[in-house]
Amino acid sequence: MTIRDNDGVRAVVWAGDRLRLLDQRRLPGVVEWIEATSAIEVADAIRDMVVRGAPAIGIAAAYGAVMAARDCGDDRLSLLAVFDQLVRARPTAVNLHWALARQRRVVDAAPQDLSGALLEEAVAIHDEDIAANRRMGALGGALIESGDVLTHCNTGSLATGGYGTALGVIRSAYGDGRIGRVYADETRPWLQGARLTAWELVQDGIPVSLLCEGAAAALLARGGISWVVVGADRIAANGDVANKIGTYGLAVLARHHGVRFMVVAPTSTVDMETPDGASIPIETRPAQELLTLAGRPVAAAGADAWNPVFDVTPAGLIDAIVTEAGIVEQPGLAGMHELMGQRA
Ligand SMILES: CSC[C@H]1O[C@H](OP(=O)(O)O)[C@H](O)[C@@H]1O
Repeated sequence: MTIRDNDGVRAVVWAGDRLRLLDQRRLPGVVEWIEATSAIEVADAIRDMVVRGAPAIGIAAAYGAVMAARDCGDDRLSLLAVFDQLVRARPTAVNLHWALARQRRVVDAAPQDLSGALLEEAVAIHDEDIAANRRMGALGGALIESGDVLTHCNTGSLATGGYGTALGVIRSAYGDGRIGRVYADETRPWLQGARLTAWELVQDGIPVSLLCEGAAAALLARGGISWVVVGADRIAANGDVANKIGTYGLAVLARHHGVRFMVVAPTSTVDMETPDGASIPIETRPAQELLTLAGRPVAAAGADAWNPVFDVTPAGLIDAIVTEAGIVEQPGLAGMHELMGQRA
């Protein structure tokens, strides 16, 4: 049973004393919820990609902090150690750091009811994310005049608090009649595009065609794609963007074929402390995730794998970064500082 509302299928639901997580490893064939009853279980769920997507894992960690406070009581050292385990669950998405920094400020304020104050902050983080996605949908959707679009990985309600980032722009533009069809990269090895994005778009009644990443060049060469629209896991101060592996190649192809390239991410994904893309930690996941498909080997026994799950797209290949605070065209150092300064 899925839980859906106007913002799409919910991936993260607070249930009073535990966090219910839609197990995204099982979608689309099996709809199954995991109940995380402690912060460590939330950290495990993030690391094991039960829940994934930069904003969604930040939101899950924010709720995990609530359970950490409940379980650690007055032991502040233990509490902060658990916070650190949540932050370290996955290295690339800055949203984990951002969400736990907000919860740390709540702890430092030493409220009478710490768990209650942390829950209030977690709910605020969740609600703000949905509002940001709706705002980005409107801002980014207006950039798309017509045609079809290509997207990568999953950036929908499953990757966020609801509605989605790049998929939120696509939802808004489609609703305004600006998009005919969405082309979705299957996004090996975890298949977020095939298993999650196609599932979300089919449920919304938005025409979607799946493609293997290797077909993206031919698709862009064929014509008809007006924008490549993707999400982000961390945007550095100079506008370089870390996103799902394969994004950088799409940006090179888009520039070669004169197709515009849009990155959509809330300001919670912008990290002004990281100067450039070379400074962003890139997560490498177990070789088995690449050597198997649905649990079955796809490579000869004995073969190893190189499995970085993110790459960095230089700001110079990006035509627009869309955030809830505004759009940075041809993003560069000045643009990002101006944008974030606006937000402060
Ligand atoms: C809306 S952020 C989604 C972002 O997260 C994905 O990575 P993962 O599925 O490994 O968490 C991918 O980079 C998406 O663009």
